[in-house]
Amino acid sequence: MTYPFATDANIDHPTLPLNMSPPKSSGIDLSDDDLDCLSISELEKRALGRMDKQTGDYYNEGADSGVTLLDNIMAYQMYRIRPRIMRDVSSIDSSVVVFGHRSSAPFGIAPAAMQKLAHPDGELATARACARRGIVMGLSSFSTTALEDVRQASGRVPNALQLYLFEDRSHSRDLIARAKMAGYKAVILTVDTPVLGRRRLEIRNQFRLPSHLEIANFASHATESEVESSSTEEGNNLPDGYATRAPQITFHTHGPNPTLEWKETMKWLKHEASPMQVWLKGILTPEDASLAVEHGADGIIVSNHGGRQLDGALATLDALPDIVAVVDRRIPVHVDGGIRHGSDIFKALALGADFCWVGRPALWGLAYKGQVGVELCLRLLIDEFRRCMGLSGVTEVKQIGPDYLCKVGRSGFVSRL
Ligand SMILES: Cc1cc2nc3c(=O)[nH]c(=O)nc-3n(C[C@H](O)[C@H](O)[C@H](O)COP(=O)(O)O)c2cc1C
Ligand SMILES: CCCCC(=O)C(=O)O
Repeated sequence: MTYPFATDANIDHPTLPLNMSPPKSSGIDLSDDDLDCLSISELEKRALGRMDKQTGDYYNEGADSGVTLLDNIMAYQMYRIRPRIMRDVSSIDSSVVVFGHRSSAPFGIAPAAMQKLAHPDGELATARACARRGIVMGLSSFSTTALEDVRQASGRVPNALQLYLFEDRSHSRDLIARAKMAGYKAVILTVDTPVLGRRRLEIRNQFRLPSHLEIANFASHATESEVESSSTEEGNNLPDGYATRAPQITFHTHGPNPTLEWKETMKWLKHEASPMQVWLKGILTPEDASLAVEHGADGIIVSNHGGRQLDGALATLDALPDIVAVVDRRIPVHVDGGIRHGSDIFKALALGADFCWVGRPALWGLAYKGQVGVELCLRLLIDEFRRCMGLSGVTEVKQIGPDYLCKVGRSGFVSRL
């Protein structure tokens, strides 16, 4: 019998459903396993040893006390799977369509800023790994690689550009035009950063981008006044090797934008971005999900920014069911935050998500071994998800629903949804 999990034979054909072909004679192929790293939590440990303190702290921490960061992860532990048996799972198709592309599994890599902090190949390594595994990548506005280069590295697999809509819209207008030219399918506006969350380690470390790196999408795009103000505020006690040069478009200065509002912002963005899709990332309530539909969003991502913005905000998995109910299939609902195992993806889908995004685990893969490390991260998650499907008696993603879950109550009592 062949085994229905990710094999090297199917990764080079990311657009094909992974339905166990071509057959392998000996069942599970262990030759690809990294014996030092058989889970995402092992990947996290390996990665930490390879990042400098500033980077490790920046990647891993949450805002304030990290309550929401932890809640995102723990929310998955409050559900258990109800597996069904004797259903012939010899052929499993874990693929779904996202941005018009058949993704090999129902998750993508979430946009995360400044990936060259983790590895010199940065976003290119992530894009190449995603392309090899047929997985969609979201690119941060604050990437250390230009969006055109990432697009090229992604090959046939589409990308979405995450947007921080700056108060000075000229930068954003340029960026959107470039994304369109380069062939991005969607822009994802992050809406949970009206102000920056307070990340204590980032503050204590006086986070700076090392001088050999740049925020590539804006490298030559600072306005004169921005260059001037950057040169006056700089030159102060920076550690060796840290930048004092212009342009100063940094996530601290330009990321947060308190002026976003529904009507004008959405109208402007939909006009500028067309024909790319416009998604909103950072929705946590059914009220805002309804407004997103009303204002023409093509999709939403239920997210609390990986616990990096409002500490004390509810876990994304807990926010999901009410949002799914109110959206009622009018637009796709995605979710991110706290996904550390393929079975977490299964649980999110069972609660109604159409697709998941994974943040830190890919960064850990990148820090561990560049492209190979990101591929390892993807392979672990894909394999775990497919194994979870097989062990639950499911052969297609669309079969996954609330019948497959039960909830652990406060008393420890387990009940049907
Ligand atoms: C280091 C780091 C940088 C991030 N940068 C961005 C960003 O530039 N834009 C954005 O919308 N979200 C950003 N995020 C949030 C992720 O897109 C995603 O919402 C979050 O990481 C999901 O949680 P997880 O890390 O638990 O999977 C970042 C997250 C991390 C950890
Ligand atoms: C405005 C924040 C930009 C980077 C980011 O999203 C993060 O560090 O979480």
